[in-house]
Amino acid sequence: MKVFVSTHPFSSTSQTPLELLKSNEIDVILNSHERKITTRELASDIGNSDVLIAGTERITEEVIKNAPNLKLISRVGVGLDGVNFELCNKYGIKVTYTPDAPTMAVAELCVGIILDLSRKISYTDRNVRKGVWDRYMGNLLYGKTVGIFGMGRIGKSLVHLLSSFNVKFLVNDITPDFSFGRLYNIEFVSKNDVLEKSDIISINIPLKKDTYDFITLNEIKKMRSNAILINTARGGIVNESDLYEALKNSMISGAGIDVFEEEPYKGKLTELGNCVLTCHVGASTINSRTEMETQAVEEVIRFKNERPLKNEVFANE
Ligand SMILES: NC(=O)c1ccc[n+]([C@@H]2O[C@H](COP(=O)([O-])OP(=O)(O)OC[C@H]3O[C@@H](n4cnc5c(N)ncnc54)[C@H](O)[C@@H]3O)[C@@H](O)[C@H]2O)c1
Ligand SMILES: O=C(O)[C@H](O)COP(=O)(O)O
Repeated sequence: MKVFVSTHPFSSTSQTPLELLKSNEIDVILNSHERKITTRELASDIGNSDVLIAGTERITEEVIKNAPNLKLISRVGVGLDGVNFELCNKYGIKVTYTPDAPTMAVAELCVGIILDLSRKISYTDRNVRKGVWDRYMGNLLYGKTVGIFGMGRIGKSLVHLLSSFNVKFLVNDITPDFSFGRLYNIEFVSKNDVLEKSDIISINIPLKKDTYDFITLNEIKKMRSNAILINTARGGIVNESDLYEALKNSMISGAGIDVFEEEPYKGKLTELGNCVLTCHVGASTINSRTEMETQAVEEVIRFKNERPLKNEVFANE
């Protein structure tokens, strides 16, 4: 069996995933670009591989048509927006992923960004390095209202982590988990209520056709002027040029963005002091990454041995 590993980095936190593949007599071809592969490169490199171990790169018709032997896509991670399920169904390609492995890493990054923006840690750090000693007054997180779009695995972990700050939770979810909500005194509200009544808003929904441009200037106008917006979900959910206009004109207090429509991001948000930008590192902790890669590889081995997959996805729900 031939496996193409397009996700990058791979086996950088632990050799286990690569060793597991090799010890199961699987031929491994690694992404040779030493960075996130482009869709064009993926289409030309995938060749006659039977399996693709994929990151977040878009797996388009061009890729699938160039991979006549492809039978399985094993996603290192949870987001499935890059996978064209219609084509996978058409060509009989199975899809699997590692839904639980990135959860805690992303939730912890959300907390980090919230604290950073509340106390302007990155901003102040940049000032000190420039010789500016501005003893800026930040905001307590304690007692604030936190709005969450999407209370799935990551949203719930975020609630759990933030609960010790005595915050009030407003949640908007299309499939609300009321029993979890009762445990943390969560109020389930409309999209507008989250926008209008929250001091901090975290986006933890998947990118789909109906969540593209979920937050535009229209939504930002409804937010409080002291509010901060965090997107660790996917680029495209928040309209980047609208966010730029809003931050430039201080319509909201700040934003923390880990994910961008085009990555690596080189856009105008980099010009602004009131946002914290990270380079899609939500899941990038040693433990999570090792777990994600190991689980993705274990699925490949199950597939090779004709055993049932643990996390097969049947449609982009
Ligand atoms: N930054 C990173 O590195 C990183 C890492 C992992 C995951 N992610 C992103 O985070 C997303 C969420 O991950 P998860 O494991 O929590 O997923 P999940 O499926 O467990 O939770 C998503 C939640 O969003 C809700 N939802 C879907 N559409 C909605 C809408 N239109 N309005 C309100 N709620 C909606 C769902 O009902 C669900 O409860 C992933 O899809 C992925 O794109 C990013
Ligand atoms: O969907 C995910 O799990 C994350 O966005 C991980 O992305 P990565 O595979 O590029 O680290």
